[in-house]
Amino acid sequence: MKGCSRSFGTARLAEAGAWTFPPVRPGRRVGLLGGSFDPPHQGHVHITREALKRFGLDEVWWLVSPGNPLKPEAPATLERRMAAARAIMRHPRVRITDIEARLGTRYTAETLHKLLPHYRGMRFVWLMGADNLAGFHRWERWEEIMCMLPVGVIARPGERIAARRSPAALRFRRYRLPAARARLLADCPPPAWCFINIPMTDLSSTAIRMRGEWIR
Ligand SMILES: Nc1ncnc2c1ncn2[C@@H]1O[C@H](COP(=O)(O)OP(=O)(O)OP(=O)(O)O)[C@@H](O)[C@H]1O
Ligand SMILES: O=C(O)c1ccc[n+]([C@@H]2O[C@H](COP(=O)([O-])O)[C@@H](O)[C@H]2O)c1
Repeated sequence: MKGCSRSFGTARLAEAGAWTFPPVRPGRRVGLLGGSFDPPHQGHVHITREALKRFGLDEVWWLVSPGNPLKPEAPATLERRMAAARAIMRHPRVRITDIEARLGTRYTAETLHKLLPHYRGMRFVWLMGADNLAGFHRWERWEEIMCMLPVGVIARPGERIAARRSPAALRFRRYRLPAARARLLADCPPPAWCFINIPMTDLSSTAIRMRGEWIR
C-alpha cells in the first residue's frame, strides 16, 4: 500500500550492548504483547492464552514496558512488574521480557525497528486489546507499525465499537482479515490486522490500583 515499505533499515544491534536477543527457531510465529503490566492481571493471562490459540501462535512474548509514552504517571519499577508478571503468567510458550528496557526504547515503532531485523524469517504479530486499537492513531508512527507486522486485536469490554470505528481501523479497513481466518494472520504480509471476539473479562490494572491492591 502507499506509504508502506517492507524495508526497515538496518538495526544498530551494537546499541543493545552485551545483552543477547532470545534465541528462536526461524519460522516460529511469535505474538508480542506490549504493556505496562502495572500490575499484570488475569485479563492479560486470559488474552495471552486466547491469542496463542486463535492466532495459531507458537509463542507469546510479554514486552513489559519501561513506561507507556502516553501515560503521564510513572509505573511501578520494572523489576517489580517483571516479578509480578513472572508470578502470574506461567506457561511454557510465554516469555516475560524486559526487551524494551534493554534496547533503550519505549516507542513501539522504535522497538520493532530494533527487534525485527534481528529475527528475519520469524513471523511476529503485534497483539493488543481493543482499547489500544481505539487510540492507536495517537501512537508514534502508527501507520508504519501497521506496515511492519500483522496486528492481532482482542476484544475488551466497552471498547469493541470504539475500536472498530477508530481512525486506525478505518484507515486500514481494506487489510482486515475476518476473524474466521485469524490463524492465517501471522502469515499475512503487512498491513494486515484481525479483530477477534473472545469471552471477555473486564479486569484492568487501573481497577486493581484503585482498590489499593497494588501501590506504585
Ligand atoms: N481485560 C482485558 N481484555 C482485553 N485486553 C486487555 C485486558 N487487559 C489488558 N488488555 C490489553 O493488554 C495490553 C496491556 O495492558 P495494560 O498493561 O495497559 O493493562 P490495563 O489493564 O489496560 O492497564 P491500565 O488500566 O493501567 O491502562 C493492552 O494491549 C491492553 O489492551
Ligand atoms: O509507541 C507509542 O507511541 C505507544 C503509545 C502508547 C502505548 N504504546 C505501547 O502499547 C503497549 C500497551 O501499553 P499499555 O500502557 O496500554 O499497557 C505498550 O507496549 C506501550 O509501550 C506505544
